[in-house]
Amino acid sequence: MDRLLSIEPLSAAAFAPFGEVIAAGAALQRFAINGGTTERLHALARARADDGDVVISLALAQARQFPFEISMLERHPKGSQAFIPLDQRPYIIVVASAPTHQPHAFLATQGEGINFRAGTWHHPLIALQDSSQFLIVDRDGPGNNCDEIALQPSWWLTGIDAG
Ligand SMILES: NC(=O)N[C@@H](O)C(=O)O
Ligand code: NI
Repeated sequence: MDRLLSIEPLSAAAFAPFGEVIAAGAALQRFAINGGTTERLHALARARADDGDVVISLALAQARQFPFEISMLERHPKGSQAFIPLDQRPYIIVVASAPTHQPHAFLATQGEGINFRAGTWHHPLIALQDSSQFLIVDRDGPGNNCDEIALQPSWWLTGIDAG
């Protein structure tokens, strides 16, 4: 099987061209609040919703089967989209700087969330275990906010131990 994507560990630095990692280790600003009883890890990511609202939803994702074919990408031009796991289950993130460029695949295993910057080409959620729960923070509003493109030929993900 050619056109196999290697899967690298998710890191804020590697993901920076595509958006932000939502995890304590990625915090750039952290300060005490509430009389010192709480530490705020501030602005881990910025949610954007042009001409609409930022909404918070739940995703109950089923495991993808592997080898997994990356045959399309999508982007949301009018807003960002964040996925924040509500459990510690692993998932894979696939992004690309352009549909004609080889995508990057990242594996999140520590409960890290990600925020796709508006317009970032990505594959829809790739969960590795059934009933993985995520918060989704993205835009709800008028007009099209999801451009899809087919990848011909496809790329592939394999060799994942779904845990
Ligand atoms: N449509 C939706 O809520 N999710 C997709 O955009 C996705 O990236 O998984
Ligand atoms: Ni999306």
